[in-house]
Amino acid sequence: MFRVMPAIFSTDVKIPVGTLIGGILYPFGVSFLLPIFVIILVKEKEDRILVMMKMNGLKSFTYYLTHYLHFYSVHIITTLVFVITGLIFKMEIFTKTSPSVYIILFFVWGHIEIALAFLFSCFFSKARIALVVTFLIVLCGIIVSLASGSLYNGSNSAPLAYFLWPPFAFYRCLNLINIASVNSIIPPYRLSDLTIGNEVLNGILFMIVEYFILMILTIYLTNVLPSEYGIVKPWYFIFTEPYNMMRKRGHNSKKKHIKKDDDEDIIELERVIVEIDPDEIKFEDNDVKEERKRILENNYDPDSPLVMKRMRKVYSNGKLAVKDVTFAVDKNIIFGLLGPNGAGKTTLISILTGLYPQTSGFATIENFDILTNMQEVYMSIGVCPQHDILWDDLTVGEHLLFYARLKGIPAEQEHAVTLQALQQVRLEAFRNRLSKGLSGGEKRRLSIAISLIGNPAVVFLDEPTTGLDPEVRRLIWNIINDAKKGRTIILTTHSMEEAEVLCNRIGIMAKGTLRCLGPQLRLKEIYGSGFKLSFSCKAENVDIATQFIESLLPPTAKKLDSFVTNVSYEFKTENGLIAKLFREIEAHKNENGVDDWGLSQTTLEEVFLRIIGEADAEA
Ligand SMILES: Nc1ncnc2c1ncn2[C@@H]1O[C@H](COP(=O)(O)OP(=O)(O)OP(=O)(O)O)[C@@H](O)[C@H]1O
Repeated sequence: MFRVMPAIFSTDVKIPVGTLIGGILYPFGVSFLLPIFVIILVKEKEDRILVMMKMNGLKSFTYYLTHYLHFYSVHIITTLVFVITGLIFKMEIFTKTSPSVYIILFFVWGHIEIALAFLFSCFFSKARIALVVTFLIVLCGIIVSLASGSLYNGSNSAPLAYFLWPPFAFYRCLNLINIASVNSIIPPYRLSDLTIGNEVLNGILFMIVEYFILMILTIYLTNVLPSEYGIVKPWYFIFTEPYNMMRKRGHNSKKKHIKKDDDEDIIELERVIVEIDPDEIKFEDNDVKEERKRILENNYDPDSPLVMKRMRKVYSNGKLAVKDVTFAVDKNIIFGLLGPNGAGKTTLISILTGLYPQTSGFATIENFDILTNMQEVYMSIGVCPQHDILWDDLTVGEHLLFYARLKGIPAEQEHAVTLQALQQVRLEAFRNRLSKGLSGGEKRRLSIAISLIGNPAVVFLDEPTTGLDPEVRRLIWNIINDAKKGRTIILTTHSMEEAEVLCNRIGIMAKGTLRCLGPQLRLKEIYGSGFKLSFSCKAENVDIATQFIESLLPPTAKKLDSFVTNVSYEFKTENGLIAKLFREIEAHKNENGVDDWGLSQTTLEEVFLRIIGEADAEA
């Protein structure tokens, strides 16, 4: 009798270790870079490094391309580590699946991850929030994909809508090739399996299409989403920009045949024309009005590095921050832009350095229009911001080299230019020191060196010595004074002493209006009360001393203070009066009981306080 050999059934319990690891660990392992990429991008926005680089000529395209290459290199390295570890530990997904399949998958995922990071970075301005939110998005994505994975197993394909979110498509593909590699029924994936209708191929194709959509969306959102700095375009710019470019091209071909003055008229006609509101400019003094007339009638030196015509800024919240400001600044000059907090100085400088667009008006730097030739403008300006924007882990020399390259300095001149900048700010000995190891004053000097690199025609220094000790301030004053040769420096400061020492010409703003403009002496002449004479005497001599001094002063002299033994007067000088005062007081002070006396001129601080006081009274 023959009997059929009984089949032997195995009773071993098979734990799908590979599937479990593949389903849970792989998505985590390949997604952790996404939050890291996002915080790198957002941190550069938050620390204003991005805006600083842009103000030094960095093009958005170059910035994003550099990050793209950087992120993709990191992705390749981590993927290699991931795959090699998988091979060492004999994980089926890597040992059984054809390498070409997971190479294609990881290749596409790297691009998707970067596109997602660029997109997410548009929505955040704080790195911490960006980290938490992106991490939560990744985590939720993995949990949802794990939960839904059990629905779509075996012969159940995921619906195509499931692939609309790129990470789902990626996790699904990863899961499918992982299941095939550990499953004895389905053969491991080969490249030839990726045919029309195959779910992994569907996932890959979806990701490729989504990649382009994400990139286009990112480009659109970086242009229209409001950020703290930078020019924001209207949501419809994709429709108007091609039209404007075509119009401009038409204009340019016409412009070749028109002389310069006509050319300027065309440029101005393209601006929003706003009637001068007499209310806005009624607090300008005569010198400012004269300057307005001079500039609007084009009676200025055509080589003036900085010209502003009717610059006006209304913020989106309706705040009128700059009112029709019009002036030009010449070469070899330090121009002090002064004013109390909220006067509109930062707004004006931010417009000139391309951070905000003006609402109306026209400005040129080195004859480049700040609205249409911003790239050339960036090459002609240097900016030292109020707070140092430096990389902790770059040395002083590396900072300067980096900005020299941004400014387009030819490679063979880079080192000479860097050395020159170091010498200008007396930082030669610190060339190889990391910026985090510098003192406050040394950091300021490095920021000033950055603003001077590439020999820009116009340098903006925003409160360069705030918070520094008197010795370092004086050193920086010398540096600034030396740096003005051959260029224009626009200095904002709250220190009247600094303005008095450094500025050849001063403009004082208050409540968005340029109230006065001119060399220091002129401002002191108009707004100063002239001279101040003080004397001190013994209490019993006050009457005789006062009588004596008053007999020498003009009748218009005003008594300011009279504290027991100290008396002071304010008066306008007349021809020969100062010499007479010195002569007479020195000759007769003893017999008239004057112990001590002094004469001083009006300070810039007094001029400033008077203008600000008037602005407050008028408000
Ligand atoms: N982004 C903004 N949105 C709305 N209003 C703004 C914005 N930035 C500034 N302002 C307002 O515009 C006015 C001018 O501000 P701005 O910062 O230009 O003054 P400032 O003279 O530079 O002052 P500070 O010396 O304090 O830097 C202020 O009333 C300010 O509140």
